[in-house]
Amino acid sequence: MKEIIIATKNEGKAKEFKVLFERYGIKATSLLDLVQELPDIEETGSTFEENSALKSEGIANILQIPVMADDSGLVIDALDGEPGIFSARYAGEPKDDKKNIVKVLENLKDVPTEERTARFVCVLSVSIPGETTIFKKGYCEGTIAFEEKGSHGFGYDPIFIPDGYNQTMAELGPGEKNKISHRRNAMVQLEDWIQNLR
Ligand SMILES: O=c1[nH]c(=O)c2ncn([C@@H]3O[C@H](COP(=O)(O)OP(=O)(O)OP(=O)(O)O)[C@@H](O)[C@H]3O)c2[nH]1
Ligand SMILES: [Mg+2]
Repeated sequence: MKEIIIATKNEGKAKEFKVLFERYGIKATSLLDLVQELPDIEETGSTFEENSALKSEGIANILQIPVMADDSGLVIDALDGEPGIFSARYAGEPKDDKKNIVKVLENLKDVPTEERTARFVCVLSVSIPGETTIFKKGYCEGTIAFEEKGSHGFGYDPIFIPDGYNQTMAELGPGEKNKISHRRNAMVQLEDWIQNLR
């Protein structure tokens, strides 16, 4: 079975990539699966693209094989795009999904439903040693709920209601999420590249 390395240490993302790549008959291996201890890449960029490239190029340079990275986050209109590229650590270090959700709900407590629009953004980058990094961007539009609901997924899934649904992403579960997510919408744009990998 063909294999792709995903430069992530996020368990939730790693799980989703395993399922998304299985459809193409490819095994997605994350940094959590490798016995080799790889350094934490500092995400010092000011865009999703810059941070994704830091991760895929950094790990591809070390391993000298093709590597994909995902830099993603939640962009909330009423908060001028926050938490954005700072989504993982919105409530500070160490990263804590629960605290991040509490901070978002607190910041939006006086904001009415129609102004709670938001989107998940995912930038995938693929770095092959000696080649120019390629980028694909996917979105998932929705609104922010008033309270958390559901137990699937990770991050902000318990407070994100995708457009066209009346349940949170965490209530919908992985089957539905993998049909509509920002990650999946970025992945489908890489289909040609994925076929060649086979
Ligand atoms: O509810 C969510 N459902 C998602 O599908 C999703 N995708 C991203 N996010 C949020 O955005 C951060 C990414 O930050 P990020 O790209 O730097 O990743 P990370 O630091 O968690 O891991 P790594 O891949 O860098 O190792 C994550 O931690 C989450 O808070 C999501 N939240
Ligand atoms: Mg990160």
